[in-house]
This record gives sequence, C-alpha cells and structure tokens, in this order.
Amino acid sequence: MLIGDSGVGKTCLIIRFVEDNFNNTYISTIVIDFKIRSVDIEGKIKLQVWDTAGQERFKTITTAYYRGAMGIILVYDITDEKSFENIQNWMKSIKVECLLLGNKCDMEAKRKVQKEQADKLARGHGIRFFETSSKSSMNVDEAFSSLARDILLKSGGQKSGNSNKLPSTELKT
Ligand SMILES: Nc1nc2c(ncn2[C@@H]2O[C@H](COP(=O)(O)OP(=O)(O)OP(=O)(O)O)[C@@H](O)[C@H]2O)c(=O)[nH]1
Repeated sequence: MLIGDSGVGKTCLIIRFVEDNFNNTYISTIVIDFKIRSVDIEGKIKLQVWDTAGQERFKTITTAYYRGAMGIILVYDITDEKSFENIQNWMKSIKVECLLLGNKCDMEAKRKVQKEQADKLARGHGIRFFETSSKSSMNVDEAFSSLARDILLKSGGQKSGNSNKLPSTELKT
C-alpha cells in the first residue's frame, strides 16, 4: 500500500510499475484504488498494490485500510519539504514491513530534500530507501520488488493465505 501527501506521485508509481506508462495529467485519487501485477520472485507471485488518496479529507478511511496491509511504501516528493516532514509522522505509527521512496528524482533542479537526509531517516528506522522517478522509471521496479521480497522473507516464503484481510468496501460510480 502506498501512503504519502497528495501529489507526491503515488498513482504514477503504480501505473509505471503495473502498466509501464506515465502521464503528466494529475487526477487526484478518491479514497482508495488497487492494481495487480504478477512478478517473479522465487516463482510467480501476484502483488496487489493499493493506492490511497493523499488528501487530508480521506485520511480516516485510508488509515483504516493501511492497518490491513502486508507492506507499506511511504512516498514523498524530493521537491517538496512538507511531504518529507509528513512522512516522518506516518513512520511513527507504522508497524508492518515498509520502504521509503523519494519520488520525482528526475526534477533535480527543484530538489528540496537531500538524499542524505532521507537516507539517515531510513537507516534510523531500519528500512530501505530509494529515490525514484515514475517519469524516467528509475528504481520503480527495484523498489516494489525489494519490498515484495522482504514481505515474502518475513512471512517465511508463504505466497498466499495471509490473515491480513482488508476491510471490504462497496464502491459505486
Ligand atoms: N516529473 C515528475 N512528475 C511526476 C512524477 N510522478 C508523478 N508526477 C506528477 O505529479 C503529479 C501527481 O501525481 P499523482 O501520481 O497523481 O500523485 P498522488 O500522490 O497519487 O496524488 P493523490 O491521488 O492526490 O494522493 C502528476 O501531475 C504527475 O504527472 C515523477 O516521477 N516525475
């Protein structure tokens, strides 16, 4: 499950990972959504990737979902300091396997969060850190695969039958 401020690029990361595509238009996610991709990690496994809305008004609902996740990808935007601060608050409350991503690393000229700061934060929490770009596709596959691998390792290689059931919601258009 991906968590982070509105506009940091969570949906774009999922679209790059699942469809190998990128779009500059910004359509803010409403509440929650998911996509599936099969990957080869010691045999085929199916990853269900959940996208959450970054907007504050959906926080109560998205928080209920993240409690059921097997792994969490915390995303900030390297050009937006506030998104990096907010990620640090999320980190305090997360108990499952997680990963830190500094997205939009193709925008080096507008960088506000230094790689070293994020690296230090990730080390402090004992988690992995990558800088990614959905635009150039840098590190996107690597990031998702490394978290999937860590989850598999932690669950003793079990590929299905987890007890972390997500709450069910009926969505109507
Ligand atoms: N340059 C650049 N732009 C990006 C990148 N990833 C996303 N964007 C742009 O950032 C904007 C927001 O991306 P989204 O993926 O919709 O952001 P989000 O985090 O899902 O936003 P919410 O759904 O509101 O929570 C879009 O205009 C994207 O095109 C990236 O790696 N590089």
